[in-house]
Amino acid sequence: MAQYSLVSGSVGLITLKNPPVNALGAVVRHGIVDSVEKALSDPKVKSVVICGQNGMFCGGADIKEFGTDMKGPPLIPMFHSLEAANKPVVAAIEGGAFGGGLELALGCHYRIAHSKAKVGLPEVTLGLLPAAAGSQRLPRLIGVPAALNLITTGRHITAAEALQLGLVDQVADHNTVDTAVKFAQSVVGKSLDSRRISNFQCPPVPNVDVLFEEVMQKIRQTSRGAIAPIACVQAVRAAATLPYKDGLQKEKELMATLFTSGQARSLQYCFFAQRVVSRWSMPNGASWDTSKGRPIHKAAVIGLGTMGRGIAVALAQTGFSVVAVETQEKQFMDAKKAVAGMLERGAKRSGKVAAHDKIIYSQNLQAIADVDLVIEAVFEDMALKKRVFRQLSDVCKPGTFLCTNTSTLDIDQMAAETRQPELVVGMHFFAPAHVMKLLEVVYGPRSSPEAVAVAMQLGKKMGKVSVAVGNCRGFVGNRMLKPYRDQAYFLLEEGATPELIDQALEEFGFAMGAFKVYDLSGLDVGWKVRKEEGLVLPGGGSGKSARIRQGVRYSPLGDLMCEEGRFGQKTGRGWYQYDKPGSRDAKPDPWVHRFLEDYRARHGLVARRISNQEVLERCLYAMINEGFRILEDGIAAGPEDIDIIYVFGYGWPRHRGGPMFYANMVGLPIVLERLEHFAQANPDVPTLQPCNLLRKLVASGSPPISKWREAMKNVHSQL
Ligand SMILES: CCCCCC/C=C/CC(=O)SCCNC(=O)CCNC(=O)[C@H](O)C(C)(C)COP(=O)(O)OP(=O)(O)OC[C@H]1O[C@@H](n2cnc3c(N)ncnc32)[C@H](O)[C@@H]1OP(=O)(O)O
Repeated sequence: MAQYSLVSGSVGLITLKNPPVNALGAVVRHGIVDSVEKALSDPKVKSVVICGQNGMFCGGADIKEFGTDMKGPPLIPMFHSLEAANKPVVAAIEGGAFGGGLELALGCHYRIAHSKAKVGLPEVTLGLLPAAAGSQRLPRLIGVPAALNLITTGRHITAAEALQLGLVDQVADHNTVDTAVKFAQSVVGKSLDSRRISNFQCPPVPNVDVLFEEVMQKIRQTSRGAIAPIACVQAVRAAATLPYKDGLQKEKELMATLFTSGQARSLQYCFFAQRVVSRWSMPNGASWDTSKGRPIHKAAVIGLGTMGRGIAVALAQTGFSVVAVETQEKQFMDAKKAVAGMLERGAKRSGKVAAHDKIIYSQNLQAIADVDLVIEAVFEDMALKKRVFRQLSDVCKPGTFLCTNTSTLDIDQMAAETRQPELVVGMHFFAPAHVMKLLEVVYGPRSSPEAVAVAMQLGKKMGKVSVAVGNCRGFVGNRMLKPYRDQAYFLLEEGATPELIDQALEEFGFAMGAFKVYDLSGLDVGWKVRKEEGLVLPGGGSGKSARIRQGVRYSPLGDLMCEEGRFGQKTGRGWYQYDKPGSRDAKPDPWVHRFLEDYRARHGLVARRISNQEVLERCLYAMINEGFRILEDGIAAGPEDIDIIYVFGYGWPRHRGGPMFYANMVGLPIVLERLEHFAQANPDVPTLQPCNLLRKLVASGSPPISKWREAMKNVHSQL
């Protein structure tokens, strides 16, 4: 609703009330229309202030209304009647004004923001554009380049930046509503013509065509197939080149295409999924609302390789005191230098002071005796990790949370080495750990809800999107990656090239195809793991058994590449060739093509033409099938958890919503039918056998993704 009151004898105060963010749902819109009518028709009222309750101006349109039969007054005429009012209307922005909330403020004659408030037009992140005239008013107010930046990125800006851009007229340090009321009184009688943004001409831009062409090109390169950023540019272009009324018509047309698009549905699903996963739960019934963490003041990082360095930086930048331990002399010296550089660069980017003083370096494990939490980041070797956990359990004070940054290994085996296994959890960061947003928090059968709560809270403080998952090989992300990568290798054997596969995946929207990722992360990493698992045979093995290991199909291609010393970017040669070791510019390599031809000839494989469609179906459906198994096993609490892990940690295109949402969009019967087809053709690839949960969902009429948790309840959980 919107509450109307008369304050200071002459100011009509309209307060938006729709907790938690005062979204512009139908009831609020009705309330605004009624309140404005009252204010404008009351002769005592000389000016109007609009604010939001509980320190929040407005989070925009009510996203939950999208996709429903939207009733109630539309936004555009409402904002026009505010702008046309013959009494000054002032927006008092506390907390934030986002999307429709900022568009409401742009319909007012003046905007006053609290110094801690943020504003933005984040519609693009929901697959939309600011279609309540925001795409037409903002460029008229702050100019085309600044508006293009805000509208195409959706970024939230501070009140200070908004003031600098001319988006707000004044910044208040204290009571914003009081300031706005006084301000509203002070402008009574002043001409309002110059305050009506829709009357403004866009500030002229030299070479407007060149500007838009450049921006469009950049966006086409970076948007990875997302349509909303492109529509945003087109809408701003309309503002820059057309009269307001025509620009508004263009905005409406563009929005009509976006509003019902699959991309908008996917992005809006991601918005809510991100919030769903923060309300974590464990199969034993423990959950975010019943489990309290403990405050963490001081943390330690053990092992200062690539991951440990990033974790130490992320902790220090969040404000924690960190003890960074590395026992090997050379690694210790290198790490100190590298961490200092990372902190400097971070400080330069954020404008904050580098947090050097937050980190104490030590080569001695005794230095961590008084920390509240440890994150172990030593080499991915179970024997080594077990030894470290035994030492940690001896050295640390009782009650210290012991976390491991393992990406695949069984955390229960590490917990078994400690005196308090209930305090052991996985904190699986993604490289580079101070940049990547995802954190998998892994609980084992003995992890206490308190330990999970601590890791989840720590992740949140560090600005990570944290997802609680169960303990199994590879957890969620890496477990699902395996069948996807297996399929990519099998496709090479059948006739594809790395370029063909990567192109199909990149056109789908992945940041990088499977083989470019291999080259980036190093082919030797997986080779070492496979050797430990007893999967690698010298020369790839021979005869029929060369392509079978432990009873299932195996491709030795990755092993053979490693035998040739082709580890990827770091050696300048991998699935692609690079100008020099460490270079990132991947070029197709004729050597790889010959290598594949020789391999096929050796194994009697006849290359066939492989379509992009087949690449996507084989790689993605195998991955999705594993996702269903993960749900079936109770490793992830719901499809949202899997999707958020893939969107934030594995380069899955957000506008496709994550693998499970994608399956829901494609249609579960289609996914099932294709998996059945591939499984029949490849009986020695068990990951292509459709799993029970998928069959069950299809048999029960393929309910929408929001109902999958219901269906999962009756399926066996391993935990
Ligand atoms: C042709 C048809 C024309 C239609 C025209 C429609 C025009 C649309 C323009 C728009 O306005 S689209 C919406 C633009 N707004 C946003 O994108 C803002 C989204 N919200 C946020 O970014 C954040 O929530 C926040 C406002 C910055 C607050 O962050 P905070 O961390 O404090 O809280 P959250 O946990 O994120 O949110 C709390 C709670 O509120 C729900 N929520 C937030 N925003 C909205 C919203 N706009 N609509 C509905 N619900 C919203 C959020 O889901 C949380 O709910 P939960 O149940 O507690 O999880």
